Amino acid sequence: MNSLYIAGSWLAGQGERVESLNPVTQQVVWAGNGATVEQVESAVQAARQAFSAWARRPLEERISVLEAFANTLKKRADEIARCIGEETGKPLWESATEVTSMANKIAISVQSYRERTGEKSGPLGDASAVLRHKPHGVVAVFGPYNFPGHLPNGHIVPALLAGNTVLFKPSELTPKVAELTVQCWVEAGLPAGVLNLLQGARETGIALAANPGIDGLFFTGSSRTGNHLHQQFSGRPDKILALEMGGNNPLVVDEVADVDAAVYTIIQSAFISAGQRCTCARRLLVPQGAWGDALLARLVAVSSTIEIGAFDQQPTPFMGSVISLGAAKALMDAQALLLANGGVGLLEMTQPQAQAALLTPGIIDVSAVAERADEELFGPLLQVIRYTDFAAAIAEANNTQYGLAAGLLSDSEARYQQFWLESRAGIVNWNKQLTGAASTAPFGGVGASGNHRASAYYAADYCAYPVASLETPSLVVPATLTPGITLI
Ligand SMILES: NC(=O)C1=CN([C@@H]2O[C@H](COP(=O)(O)OP(=O)(O)OC[C@H]3O[C@@H](n4cnc5c(N)ncnc54)[C@H](O)[C@@H]3O)[C@@H](O)[C@H]2O)C=CC1
Ligand SMILES: O=C(O)CCC(=O)N[C@@H](CCC(=O)O)C(=O)O
Repeated sequence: MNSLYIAGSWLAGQGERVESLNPVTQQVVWAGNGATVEQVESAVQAARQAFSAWARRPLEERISVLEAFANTLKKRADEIARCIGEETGKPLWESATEVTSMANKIAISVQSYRERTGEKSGPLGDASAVLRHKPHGVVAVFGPYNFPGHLPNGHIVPALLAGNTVLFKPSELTPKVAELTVQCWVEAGLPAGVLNLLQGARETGIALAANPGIDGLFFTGSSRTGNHLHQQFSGRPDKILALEMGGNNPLVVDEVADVDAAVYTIIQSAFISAGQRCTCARRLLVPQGAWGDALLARLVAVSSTIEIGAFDQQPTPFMGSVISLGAAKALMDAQALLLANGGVGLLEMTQPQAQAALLTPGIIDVSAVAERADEELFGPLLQVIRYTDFAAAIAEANNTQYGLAAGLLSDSEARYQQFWLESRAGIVNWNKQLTGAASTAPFGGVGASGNHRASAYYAADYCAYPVASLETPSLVVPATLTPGITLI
């Protein structure tokens, strides 16, 4: 099985075995071998060799290749959506939206490149002051499993557009989506060496991150891995590191008039993608008292009717599975721990079939849990915390090391203004779900959620560095000389 794409050729990996499984049926979707340290090195060399020609290509030519890629994605959209569903368990309606986001990324990235990293010039004395941008060189892109197409694509597209060459290390849980994506780039006519695919698990990632030949690393994944990479890159200011990591996102509910609208928005925030979005609401902050009790009763009633099923089930379910049986077990264990520590199960998450990674939505009131762990539980498990007043709600919302997304459901604009000012997160929403961020906006968090290198619309910023030039076509002696210099 030729699992790697290096220097324009598909070749067999010589590293450890990688298999992806359909999380519901446990059937093997993809099998192959990962890249060894030597294969990583040969890919880095291929990317280095391809860099100069790719960076020197006129921008419009690079854009043409990107547009051809978007067309290929559109042509193969059903096949790719099906593959995303098979590998991640995401229902087809949702995988189709992921492919659409991938294709839409091209035009958005071109606009962002021109706006944020384009060229500017103006007169300065007898010269021109010119601002241009240059690509960093050879960059590594690490992807997570939850959006195996869209999120690596959000680094790869702007990186290539800026003139970098890329080493793509996808999640070992979703190798087939990565393979199809690279096939689309090949079909689009991307020159050899410009994009290289390095399948493999942690060991391949470690080898790539440690390779001295890379000029930068763009990462989307867990805070644990991101932190590790941050430490690894300490003392290396010459390398650009962009980290998009997880969150422990709060959604504060005020006493709103439309309870059903609140319930719908909470469900879209907590349970879409089976809770496997970095932007998902993890903590729901609800006022104490009768109104809050009624909201929770309605939330539990509606959540218990959510349709769950295999990615291709018809009629289509709202929620698919989590990524693996291992992830399902870890989530069930996390729920058991919350319950053992004083959590109250308002709607206990269940795993209806032992051999399928399908979980039903869980809602646990953790208000009485003495020491709540500040961790991201990446699945359909929502923790409820009851609050006394609005100030206490904001304090609790900020009671996290993370800072990706925070939201307020409230009929009061004044309360939103206060929430916006006092909450600490890269995404702050009012009466809208926390998930489904726009690619036309910057996307990134503060605290343990990122390192101030926002992605999506701002990805252009970390894909190129600014070069400021003072320029004039001929060298002349100025009319007035600086005191103390005489040209005799
Ligand atoms: N802020 C954001 O934009 C987003 C963040 N995420 C976060 O991603 C996580 C889920 O994705 P996962 O695939 O589980 O993340 P992960 O951190 O386990 O893996 C991400 C990538 O890093 C590689 N990797 C793992 N350990 C490594 C090491 N020591 N050195 C080098 N590479 C290594 C993996 O093979 C994979 O390619 C969640 O925490 C989620 O919140 C997901 C999507 C968006
Ligand atoms: O990267 C972009 O173009 C926009 C950000 C985005 O799509 N966010 C999604 C996914 C977040 C995740 O990976 O979990 C969202 O906000 O739902």
